[in-house]
Amino acid sequence: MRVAVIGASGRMGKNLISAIKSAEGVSLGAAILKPGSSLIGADAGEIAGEGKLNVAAVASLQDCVNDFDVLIDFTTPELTLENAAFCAQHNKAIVVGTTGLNDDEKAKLTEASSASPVVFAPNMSVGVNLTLKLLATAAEILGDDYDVEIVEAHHKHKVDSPSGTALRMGEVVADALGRDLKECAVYGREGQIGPRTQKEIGFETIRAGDVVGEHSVWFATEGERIEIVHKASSRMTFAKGAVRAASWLEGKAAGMYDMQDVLNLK
Ligand SMILES: NC(=O)C1=CN([C@@H]2O[C@H](COP(=O)(O)OP(=O)(O)OC[C@H]3O[C@@H](n4cnc5c(N)ncnc54)[C@H](OP(=O)(O)O)[C@@H]3O)[C@@H](O)[C@H]2O)C=CC1
Ligand SMILES: O=C(O)C1=N[C@H](C(=O)O)C[C@H](O)C1
Repeated sequence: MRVAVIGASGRMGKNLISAIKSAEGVSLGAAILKPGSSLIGADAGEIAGEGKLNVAAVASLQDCVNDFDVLIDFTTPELTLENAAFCAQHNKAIVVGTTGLNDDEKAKLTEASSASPVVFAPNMSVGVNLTLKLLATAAEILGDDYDVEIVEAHHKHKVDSPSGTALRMGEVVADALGRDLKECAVYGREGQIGPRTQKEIGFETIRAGDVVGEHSVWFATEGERIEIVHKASSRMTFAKGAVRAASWLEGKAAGMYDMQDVLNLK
């Protein structure tokens, strides 16, 4: 599998190049940077601190259209949609890790997946995807008597809130409790808010320093509290998951998949 990475000099882009270098059965086919970047033409391996990989970074997907089979995209919602449309048009698979897409943008991504396969997941780590299963089980067993609160912490550069992972955790818990997250979610309380309603699911966001990504889901009732916690300490955990998804896509039919499909957790 020849894999292309767009946003190759970003926090995830560099980790993705490292993960591709150390994975079996995949190779780096192309690395794409923002047009105008001073790194265009530089060796992608050197951009990632991995030494030469003999792949020169380019400024657009069109410039490397014959050099890859699957694109890995951890960028911005707007760019991801452009990239997904390009992949659909050119029969390329795509792995999307970008978060912060609104409902309309998610619908457009689903539209692109009717032409070629897409893996789209807000968190590519094995640990978070297992945690989603644990959350569903906990919510089913604990039911409506336990208040659910989701706390997430990330580095100060992160631009979307709550994190995509926190929102997915909320969806999983809401589904297991027969609720609609759109109706029961409460974000960042402030002021004279009154007592908590029984069925709300609260989200709290911390942005500070270099935190890679931490999620904690509380189930609290009179007399006890359970916390299910995941802490990422390296972006390589997301990058390895994305590369695993890219390999998994080989030979897959067009359609929308997620990491639960890739990891066989459904
Ligand atoms: N699903 C998962 O497991 C994970 C998801 N994420 C998500 O991934 C996304 C990216 O995160 P992160 O790597 O931290 O962010 P960065 O800002 O570090 O990386 C984004 C990259 O995209 C590049 N970019 C922007 N516009 C273009 C363009 N037109 N062409 C090519 N490249 C472009 C940026 O370039 P420049 O710097 O020059 O602007 C930057 O290098 C976020 O949505 C984040 O939430 C993050 C970690 C894990
Ligand atoms: O922006 C990040 O860094 C991360 N974003 C993802 C999210 O929004 O859930 C996943 C991970 O926690 C890191």
